[in-house]
Amino acid sequence: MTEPTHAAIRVHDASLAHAGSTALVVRGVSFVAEPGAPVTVLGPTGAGKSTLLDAIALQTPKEQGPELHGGSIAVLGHDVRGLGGRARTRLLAFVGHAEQRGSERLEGTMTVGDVVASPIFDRDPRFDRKEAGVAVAGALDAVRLPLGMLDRHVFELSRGQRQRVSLARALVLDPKALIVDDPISGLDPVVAPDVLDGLRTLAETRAVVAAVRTPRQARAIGGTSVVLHRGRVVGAGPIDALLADPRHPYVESLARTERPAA
Ligand SMILES: Nc1ncnc2c1ncn2[C@@H]1O[C@H](COP(=O)(O)OP(=O)(O)OP(=O)(O)O)[C@@H](O)[C@H]1O
Repeated sequence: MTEPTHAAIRVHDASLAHAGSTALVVRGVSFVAEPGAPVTVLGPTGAGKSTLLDAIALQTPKEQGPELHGGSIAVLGHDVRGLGGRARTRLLAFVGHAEQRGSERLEGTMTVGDVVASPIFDRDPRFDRKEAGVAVAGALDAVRLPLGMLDRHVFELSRGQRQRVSLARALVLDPKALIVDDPISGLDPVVAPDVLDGLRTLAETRAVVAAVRTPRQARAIGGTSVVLHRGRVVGAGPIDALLADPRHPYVESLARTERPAA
């Protein structure tokens, strides 16, 4: 596979279940994310946000990822159903995935520089160190982490810093598709807007799908929102249009959280 020619993530009527289960946790979800048009996914806990994002990020049932039971998901022009092992590995080089709680799985004794560079050297152990350093610096900058952190060990970092290291690692290969699950969980409220703003900038040049917690976070990233409730879409469109005309009690509850108290 050469460079992907399609820039978009296309989800069409997708239904998903977890490995070893036939119970659908995502049903009939459709949207398109492309450069300049990110998609944020909102929904209460257990709504299916991570399940959906894991499927888009090419996780397979073998790795405890979800299974597509209906519809289709195409990432950068490749249908994920029936994607062979080698084609999947090649496509993964163009897909950045910052998993929910990915920061908790970082190796504590590694340095920030080594963690962020790891996708580069996993692909090519002989990759030029200087060039890798430039990519790592760019990724740290995108998540607003200072270069002075490069030699710090993961165990020395706060939860919010680890979260940003995890996001930087997902960015280091300059992915054409970026899947980000709960990007500011655990972040200091002073830093969070900066990270969301960084995502908005990244979304100008790549397809971004981000699961977020609040309408405010969705607004900060921009694009359109898909609201999930029990695995089904209960609202889709620009977040402010959804909140202005809620068609489901959950969307109404989101709108209420934003109204100033009387
Ligand atoms: N590995 C798994 N095996 C079976 N069921 C799972 C698995 N992971 C999640 N689920 C179930 O799938 C449903 C959707 O979970 P998911 O994690 O996608 O929701 P979410 O919207 O991301 O929630 P949260 O906001 O809490 O992260 C839930 O009912 C959850 O219990």
